[in-house]
Amino acid sequence: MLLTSMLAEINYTVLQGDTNIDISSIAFDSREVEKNGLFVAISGFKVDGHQFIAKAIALGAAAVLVEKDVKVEGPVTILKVDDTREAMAMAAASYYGHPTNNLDLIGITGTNGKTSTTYFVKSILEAAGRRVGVIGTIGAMIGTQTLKTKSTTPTTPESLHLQHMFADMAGSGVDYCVMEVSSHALSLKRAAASRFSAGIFTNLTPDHLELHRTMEEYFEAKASLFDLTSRFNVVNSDDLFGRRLIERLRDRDTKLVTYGIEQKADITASDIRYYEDYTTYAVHTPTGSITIQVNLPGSIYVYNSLAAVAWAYAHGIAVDHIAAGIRAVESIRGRLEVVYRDEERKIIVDFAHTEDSLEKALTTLRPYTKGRLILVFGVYAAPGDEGSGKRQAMAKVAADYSDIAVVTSDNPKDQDPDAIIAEVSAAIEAAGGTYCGIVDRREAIEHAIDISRKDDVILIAGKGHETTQVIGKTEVPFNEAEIVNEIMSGRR
Ligand SMILES: CC(=O)N[C@H]1[C@@H](OP(=O)(O)OP(=O)(O)OC[C@H]2O[C@@H](n3ccc(=O)[nH]c3=O)[C@H](O)[C@@H]2O)O[C@H](CO)[C@@H](O)[C@@H]1O[C@H](C)C(=O)N[C@@H](C)C(=O)N[C@H](CCC(=O)O)C(=O)O
Ligand SMILES: Nc1ncnc2c1ncn2[C@@H]1O[C@H](COP(=O)(O)OP(=O)(O)OP(=O)(O)O)[C@@H](O)[C@H]1O
Repeated sequence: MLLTSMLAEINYTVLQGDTNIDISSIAFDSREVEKNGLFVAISGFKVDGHQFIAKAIALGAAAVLVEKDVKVEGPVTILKVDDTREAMAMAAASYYGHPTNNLDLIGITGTNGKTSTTYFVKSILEAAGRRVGVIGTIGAMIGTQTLKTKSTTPTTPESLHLQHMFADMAGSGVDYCVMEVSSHALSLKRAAASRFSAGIFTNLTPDHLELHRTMEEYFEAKASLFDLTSRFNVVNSDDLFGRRLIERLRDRDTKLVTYGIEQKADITASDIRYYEDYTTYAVHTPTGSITIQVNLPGSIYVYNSLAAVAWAYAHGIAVDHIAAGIRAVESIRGRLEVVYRDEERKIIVDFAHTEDSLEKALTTLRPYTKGRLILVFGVYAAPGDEGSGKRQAMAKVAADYSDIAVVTSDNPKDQDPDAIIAEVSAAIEAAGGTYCGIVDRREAIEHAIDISRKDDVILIAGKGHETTQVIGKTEVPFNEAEIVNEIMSGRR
């Protein structure tokens, strides 16, 4: 593709070279540059991509996009932009032919609930006979086919990969793409050149403060998704930050649809009946009511399914398809997933890794736990004050809502797992809870099973669908569902 066409929508300054050249591909990692490719230099958190320009040229880069003044020898084109991440998103969208012009793209953001809301929207669309793509924490899919991605691929992939996925989806006849949009992605402009028809906001509670520093910054990052939407904005009116967003979006051209259980909203739920493995409720829309059965337990799945219902209602999907779509979601990997059950005990794996989600997971299970609620959890390694604040807050939840907490490792990375466990344990003790600390996560799970008695429920929280644990710089295989079943089959 001609470099000038690729950069048609970008303001740039030519630092050197010819812009009338053909470009074969784009890369933001010098190690992946191809002959006649465009290398995008990103000033990273750990290293500065501008350091690798010479390496990129050695591998054949014909042009380089920079955000700093640089000078290199040889016939290489160097173009300077204000923000290389944003420029890369725009160049990638051009390179792949602006694929989001041919897709109905729905973006879902919020601290918790993105993954299940994505699956509910997908299922409703499939009940209505549409072909759907999904991009999110559990991976990317076109219909039932899972796309191959690296294990390190973020929830919302880098713009270059994202545009490639959109192009594959549009090329294989997908009508809709339902996508989780993380706050990292919004801050780092991964979704910058994507055209969203709709945005859904689930909730905002403390998380990722290592990147955003304050809740205000975190909120602004999430809110920026709604600058990219053209048809509907769907917002949870029971959430404090949701209400702030509603005020902000009220006068926009994009239609606003609110949902909630407690506060006034366009789409509301009543007659909520909770059962051990599912919930039923009535949804009220301005044009009538629908009865919904959601086959995941607890209020969080009422909220997440209600978000999907609100979007589907705004989109004009028939009520039968809405109800059938929600009901068809039987379980979601690592979301209150019962990985083992016998007449003695039940063992559940959940992705709860924030204070709010851990509390919600424990309070959902409590009414159906005849014996004790045993929690196995760790607090993943976040640096500095955010790490410490998170350890204290999650320890308090463990003390308040579980009967026994087995404190263990959760991706300790470069931090000392003993020190994390000691801080969490001390905070549980201070809050009057019962606990023990076991560094090895498999041993911690075995211990929870050893101490369990008839009618106890064991919740293993934090890793959910993940299949690895990061210790130091090494990613070791760690599939909790498999581990539990191995332990239990060894005992039978
Ligand atoms: C914190 C964060 O988001 N980091 C992103 C950031 O990494 P970074 O700034 O540390 O990169 P770096 O290592 O300093 O490198 C800078 C640049 O030099 C390049 N480089 C590096 C080495 C080399 O030899 N040659 C070279 O060209 C790198 O490719 C990069 O472009 O820029 C990289 C390139 O764009 C991203 O891949 C990386 O996301 C990594 C994969 C990541 O794990 N991000 C997580 C934290 C994330 O995005 N999480 C969200 C949150 C999910 C949720 O809701 O919970 C997500 O969407 O998953
Ligand atoms: N609406 C909700 N409110 C609070 N907690 C929730 C809600 N929905 C899900 N959770 C909890 O948060 C965990 C993560 O849920 P989910 O994967 O849907 O969120 P997410 O937004 O995709 O998170 P992440 O971005 O970290 O992948 C679940 O395992 C559950 O414990």
